[in-house]
Amino acid sequence: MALTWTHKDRGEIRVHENLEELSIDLVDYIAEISEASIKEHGVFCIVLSGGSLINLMGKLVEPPYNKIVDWAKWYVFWADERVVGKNHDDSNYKLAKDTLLSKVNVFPRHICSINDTVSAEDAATEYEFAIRQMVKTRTVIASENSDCPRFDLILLGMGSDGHVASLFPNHPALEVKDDWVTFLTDSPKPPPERITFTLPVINSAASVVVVATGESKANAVHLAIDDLTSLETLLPCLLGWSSQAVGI
Ligand SMILES: O=C1O[C@H](COP(=O)(O)O)[C@@H](O)[C@H](O)[C@H]1O
Repeated sequence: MALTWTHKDRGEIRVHENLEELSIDLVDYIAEISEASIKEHGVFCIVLSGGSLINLMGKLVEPPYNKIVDWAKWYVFWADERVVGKNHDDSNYKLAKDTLLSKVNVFPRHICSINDTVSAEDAATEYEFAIRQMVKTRTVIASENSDCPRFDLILLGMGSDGHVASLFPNHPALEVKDDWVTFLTDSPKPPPERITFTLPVINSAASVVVVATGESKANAVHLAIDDLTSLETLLPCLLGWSSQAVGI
């Protein structure tokens, strides 16, 4: 049974006994938001990350979820991507494809991944352009509160340094406010070249879930929950969030 409470700044916090329980809660939550979004506006725009998060979503491709989720209405995006070939083991796209997307009926044309044949800068520009087109055609809803898309659900992992997407502590990418997608060529965690959603985009989503597991992340989680003031400017996982759900 998860320990659940509402934090005054961070939204809902859920602490689970073990990975199995977390994983069931996570996929239940995804299935619930998927159904609600499709009811509300016909599609479900979900944003994935890479890393350990994807394996925790594995139950989605098993019964009952694989049968009850309306995969044809899913549009899939990434909060960040490593600028490597789509067949490279470091690719967040490959991880999601191998673990999830190749096992369910999401239309390939509904999968919005980066161009892996260009520079990080061009990949960021092209990815943002593609999303802007989808906002124009209203596949992705525009936020009413910012000049950003309002994704139905953004799923974020968190590194032990507190990074989310490819927004790392003290990195200039954290300051980018006018672009939806930015790029890095000096990521502190390899590989160095990446693209990432900026904070305004993450903060404009209808729901954001941060999933953190394992001892190496305990300190960053503790700081995120208990020590808001001293590290507010340092930990990307703290920045700007107000009303979204945070699942840990
Ligand atoms: O490099 C990345 O790391 C984070 C965290 O990964 P994890 O394996 O420690 O869970 C991930 O969320 C991000 O998408 C990825 O590019």
